[in-house]
Amino acid sequence: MTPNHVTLGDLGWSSDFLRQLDEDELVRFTPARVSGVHRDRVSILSEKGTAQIALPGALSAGDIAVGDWVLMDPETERLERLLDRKSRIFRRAAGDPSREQLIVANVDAVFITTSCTEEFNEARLERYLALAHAGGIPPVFVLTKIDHADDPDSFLDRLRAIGPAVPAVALNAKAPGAAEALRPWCGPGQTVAFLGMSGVGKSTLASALTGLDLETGAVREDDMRGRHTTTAREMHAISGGGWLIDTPGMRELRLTDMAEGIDETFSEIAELASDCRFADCTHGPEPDCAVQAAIGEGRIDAARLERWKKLRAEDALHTASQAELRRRAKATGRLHKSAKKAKDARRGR
Ligand SMILES: Nc1nc2c(ncn2[C@@H]2O[C@H](COP(=O)(O)OP(=O)(O)OP(=O)(O)O)[C@@H](O)[C@H]2O)c(=O)[nH]1
Ligand SMILES: [Zn+2]
Repeated sequence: MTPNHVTLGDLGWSSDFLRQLDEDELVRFTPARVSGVHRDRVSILSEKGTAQIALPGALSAGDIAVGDWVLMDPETERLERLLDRKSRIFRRAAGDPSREQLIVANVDAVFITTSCTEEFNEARLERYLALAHAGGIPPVFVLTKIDHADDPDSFLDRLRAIGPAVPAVALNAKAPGAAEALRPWCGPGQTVAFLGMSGVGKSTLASALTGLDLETGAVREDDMRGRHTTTAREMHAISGGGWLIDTPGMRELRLTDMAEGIDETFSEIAELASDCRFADCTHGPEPDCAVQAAIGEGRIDAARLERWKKLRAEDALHTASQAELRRRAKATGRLHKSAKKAKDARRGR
């Protein structure tokens, strides 16, 4: 990619988006990728470079995320339409838990990063996997600090136990060439993001991939990659092609924010469950439980079943409390209305 000419393909445009346009839109509008979201406008990247455009009245900042594709009218510079996403990372909105709060959109791979240290935690990693699966993003395990461990392979074994089909890369994030190990997921048009606890090496790897000092948040705008691409504050060009999304929302994402995607994360348990005698088997004391049988035969780890149960229970609780919150909000609304009515009546309105 030359500094002054970025193609739609470089930006991640694909048939997933193209097929959403009708003939008229194909002729009239230009696709652009959202690289920053502000209160009433968005920063965009397109074949023409970077720009800022106003959000139309029908869209609020919460409806759109870094990574989104939009159509814009090149004559009026108006944002015409938001295209459907192929993947996303979301959490439940704090004020209104019935709503999904979008964090980033259209990510092709998420690097679930953990280290060969005390920080390594199966339950947490399973939650990250569930979050990736819920948003339709293929996960990749990145195991850092192999230089800290006597036996990095034992950590890789533990990763394999929780995600046998998830690719895993082990590295020293500070070693030269660390970025090379992540290259298979990066190329032109690919968008990636990091998930992981503080201190596991996300910023170190992000800096290695982009050549930017992402640890301090400083963005050098005068380097070889050119001004056009590096001015995007939350979408960083990766050397050799691709984009890294690093938004404050990604960094603030807490583990309590996630659920769903659980069955995909624990697919071996979900699959066995269909062989249990009872459709609503809790995989506890029930007779003919296929999951307990698999534990007995050593095919499934009992601790993993316990973590699955815990996550499911939390998810159920969360869903229930959301319903309760909505019920209360409604009741409060009614209360306010009737209080206002009484007040208005007293005033003779
Ligand atoms: N020896 C060694 N040190 C590492 C490795 N990865 C990260 N570090 C160091 O660990 C510290 C934390 O790394 P960061 O890259 O800042 O971690 P982070 O995940 O971005 O943390 P937050 O910015 O808090 O989210 C830094 O001092 C890194 O130099 C590694 O693989 N080996
Ligand atoms: Zn069962």
